[in-house]
Amino acid sequence: MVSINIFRIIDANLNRACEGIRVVEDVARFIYCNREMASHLRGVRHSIRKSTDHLKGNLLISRDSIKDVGRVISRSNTLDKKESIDKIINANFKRAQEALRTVEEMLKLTDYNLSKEIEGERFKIYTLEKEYNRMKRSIPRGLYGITGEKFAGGRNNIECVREMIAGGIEVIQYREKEKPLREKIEEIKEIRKICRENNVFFIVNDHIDIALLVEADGVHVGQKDMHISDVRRLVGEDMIIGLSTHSPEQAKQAVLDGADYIGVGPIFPTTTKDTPSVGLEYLEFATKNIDIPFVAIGGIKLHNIGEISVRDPYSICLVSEIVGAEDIKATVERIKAAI
Ligand SMILES: Cc1ncc(COP(=O)(O)OP(=O)(O)O)c(N)n1
Ligand SMILES: Cc1ncsc1CCOP(=O)(O)O
Ligand SMILES: [Mg+2]
Repeated sequence: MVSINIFRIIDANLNRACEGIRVVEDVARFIYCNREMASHLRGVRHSIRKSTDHLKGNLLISRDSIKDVGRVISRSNTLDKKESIDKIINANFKRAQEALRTVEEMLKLTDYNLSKEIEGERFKIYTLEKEYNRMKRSIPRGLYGITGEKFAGGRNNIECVREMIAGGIEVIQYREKEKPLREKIEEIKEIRKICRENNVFFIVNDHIDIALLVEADGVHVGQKDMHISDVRRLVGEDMIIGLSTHSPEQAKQAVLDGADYIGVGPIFPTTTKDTPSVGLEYLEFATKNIDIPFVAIGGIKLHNIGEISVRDPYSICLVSEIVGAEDIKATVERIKAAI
């Protein structure tokens, strides 16, 4: 009786684990279109089934789902209602991990080596969960705009953002060095709202606290700002962290430190920021060697954007060329057509 019930527990939890993995696998495949992640998850699912295949007979004999008291409990409560795809992913990773832990414990009574194998699969799921979070945290490709009121010919940041969005920009970063903090916060709140309404990705430069306050999609920091690992501790697992880099060494370090994307530049000389330009070689390095999204930035104009886009960066950022344009919307449209 006891041993049959042990197999019943193992059977239910193997199914639970594989179902949980299947859910995240399908989201990786059909929503994030990430074939690699889907295939790793599938690999773990198959390896669990394969290593427990010889138990099939015992598992089937023990199965008795009609008598399972859990079915009634599950049908009659709404605890598993979910509001977002992220919550579904999170719950299904946990479900798979907990189920494998139960299988592992039960197998300690009957097959210690197999229990250790299942433990290995559980650890793989923990690693994949971390990678999954990283995969989710990626900025949209395309044109990345940054505010810059001093170039905007009397227009304020909010007007500029509205125009950039009308032109079809994919990402907006709020960067403002000169205003009092209180004024910046009001502006950021408004821009956050506009970006959300228009489904445009929103990043706050420098201010981790304000990024958290307005629930921005991301925060951007520089080489001399707070270290990425500390920023991550503050912002949690969902917010994107971008880091400026100016050399291959900084780019490689940024990846190791867990940046979600990097700024690569200034490629050409610029008066918007007081940093020496690094040239196109660094952009070429990034294209060939950097696996996380990266944004080419610095001195990019309509007349030289071809030199950038042929090197195939993930995204391109122009500041003064966009906010300084007489017609911001039309300029964004022309840049998008050019890239
Ligand atoms: C996309 C992007 N890349 C680089 C920067 C520059 O950031 P940082 O080095 O922190 O300098 P400031 O912008 O704060 O002057 C950026 N903001 N965005
Ligand atoms: C913020 C920043 N970081 C590197 S270059 C730069 C400014 C780029 O501005 P512009 O597009 O006007 O040269
Ligand atoms: Mg900064």
